[in-house]
Amino acid sequence: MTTTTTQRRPETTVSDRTMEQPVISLRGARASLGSRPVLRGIDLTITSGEVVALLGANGSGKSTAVRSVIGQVPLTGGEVSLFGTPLRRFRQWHRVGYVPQRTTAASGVPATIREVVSSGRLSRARFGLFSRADRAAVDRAIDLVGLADRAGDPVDALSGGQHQRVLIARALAAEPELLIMDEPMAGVDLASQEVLAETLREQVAAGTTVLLVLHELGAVEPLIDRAVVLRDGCVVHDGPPPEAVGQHALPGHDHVHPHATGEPLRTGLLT
Ligand SMILES: Nc1ncnc2c1ncn2[C@@H]1O[C@H](COP(=O)(O)OP(=O)(O)OP(=O)(O)O)[C@@H](O)[C@H]1O
Repeated sequence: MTTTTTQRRPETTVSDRTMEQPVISLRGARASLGSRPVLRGIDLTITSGEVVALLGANGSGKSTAVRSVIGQVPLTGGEVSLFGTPLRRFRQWHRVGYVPQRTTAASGVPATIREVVSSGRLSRARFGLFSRADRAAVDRAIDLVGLADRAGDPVDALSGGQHQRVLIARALAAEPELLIMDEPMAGVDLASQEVLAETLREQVAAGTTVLLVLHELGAVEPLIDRAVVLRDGCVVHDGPPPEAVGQHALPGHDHVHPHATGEPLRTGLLT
């Protein structure tokens, strides 16, 4: 795997995309968790090839928004469409890769890295049988996240950052056109962060549409076309990413890393 300096993609592609069909469309999306309204009328359109960061303070509804996009949280109002198809009729899940927030690749069932990543390819495999191309795609995904030499290792022997790499490889195994990742860098060691950033660069270069829930832009900042900031379940900013800011850089920010211990680590995120 090579590490390259990231360049922003040519501006021309942004205007080209405006003519394209939305990959994700949320219209007046409302959702509640328990009795609590969490999404309070979200409008969001993401077109092909865009790389969008979804930012906001803890509890602003970021995870709920992406989970509503993939149908894990039902809407109580409004609409969501994927690739132009209303979610209730959408069946082409091989086009979507999803990396959930802070989970583990170990499921309690003994499994190797290759087995977990292969599960992400099932949506492409005909009748559940893997062709040579399917196996090659699985190997490519494992290689992309720098775990080729560990492919036969059990996932429960991995560090947190390596787990995250496996989950990303699982999402990439189906060669999705849309990649949705919920805080992929959270709790990940620096070496894995760099691998993940490089993996993302390669996906973006290949034209994959990306929606990333992030605490802060960090290493992936150069890849981001657009930032959408949520507050209390509403979109309060949709446009250029905020300027790179450091820890404690902005007054009034209120995002706290959930994995922080003791004194909360506050990040320089727009609030
Ligand atoms: N199962 C649940 N039942 C009730 N409320 C919930 C549930 N899950 C989350 N919530 C609440 O819904 C709100 C939005 O949560 P969500 O996880 O979408 O926010 P977030 O912006 O992703 O936050 P974070 O940055 O902390 O992950 C929060 O106030 C959270 O406490």
